[in-house]
Amino acid sequence: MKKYLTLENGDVFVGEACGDLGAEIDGELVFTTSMTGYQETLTDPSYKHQIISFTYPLIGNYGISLDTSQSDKVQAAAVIVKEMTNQVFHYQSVISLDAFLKQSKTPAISGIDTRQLTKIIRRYGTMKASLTNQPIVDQPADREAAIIKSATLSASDAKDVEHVVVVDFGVKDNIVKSLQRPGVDVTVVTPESTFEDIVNLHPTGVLLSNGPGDPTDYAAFLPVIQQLQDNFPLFGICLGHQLLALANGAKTYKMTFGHRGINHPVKNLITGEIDITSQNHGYAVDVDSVEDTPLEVTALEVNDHTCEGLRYPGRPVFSVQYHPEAAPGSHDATQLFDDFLEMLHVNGGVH
Ligand SMILES: NC(=O)CC[C@H](N)C(=O)O
Repeated sequence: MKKYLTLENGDVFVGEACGDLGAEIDGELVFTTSMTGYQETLTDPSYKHQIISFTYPLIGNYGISLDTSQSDKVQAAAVIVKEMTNQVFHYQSVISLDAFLKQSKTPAISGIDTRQLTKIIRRYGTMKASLTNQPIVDQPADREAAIIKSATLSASDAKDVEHVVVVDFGVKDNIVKSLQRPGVDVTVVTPESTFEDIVNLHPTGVLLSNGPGDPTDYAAFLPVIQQLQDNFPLFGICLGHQLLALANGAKTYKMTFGHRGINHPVKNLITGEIDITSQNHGYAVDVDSVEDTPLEVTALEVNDHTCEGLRYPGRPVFSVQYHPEAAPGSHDATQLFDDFLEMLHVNGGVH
């Protein structure tokens, strides 16, 4: 069965339908250069409403396993691949990628020259696209990305000591898992929480999670961040990093085609070291705008010099644009979770 991918700029690609054969969808077309980790990528809530094109030419060869998903379902709107294989070789695989997509009613298209598609996105920038069963001539309808409002509450079996409250803008499971260890409780709250709601949970530190969409859509939460940074150790990841910047008066902008992949080099300006990092973002913090804020830029992407890290000098407050929890990707930066927990140990009594 044929499937049609129509881009906002008018380009049309024809391929074979896979995943949910009947489903039609529109969304923001993005590409990821990750060679592995398709299960984590597809279930990452940051990809909500996005159609993900994989530049790696063969996807699905190690199937889908338990305990690898980053949330309870496929979050991406649709999937584009060169080749999706049903020949699965992995001892932990329980289901094929195609069956996983069918279960979650996610449409996909194969047989697409995803490297050519990537060149188009790099030239024109991230754009809207539609996946349909018949050719269309009209432009895909505009669609506003919805802000996740879901909430979960979880706690480890640990006996108090440290208590991290995670503000869930669309948190990946591995961020919560990366915090959980003996002596650390984790509570996940919605972005509708007030400063008082969070104080009432008696945190020793707060983490601002990753999440979908434009960071400027989350303006209502910025005053809460301003209060949080005055009172608690604070760690922002990806969207959380962008929100920390906005809360302190810096600016964000939409990048031409973003960073999505598992091998983005980031230079730490404090240590001079370079980490290979996992990334997934379409917006970035304007480096120049940080100058007029109390924040300091601590890291830059090596290829395009975009802002990758911030800190509030003199306070236990910092953030990174990349994903130290990996899943998928490099583990170079997992130390940041230890650094954050160490700050709680030292500063947890501040409030
Ligand atoms: N992974 C994320 O948190 C992404 C942040 C934001 N939605 C962006 O695209 O820039």
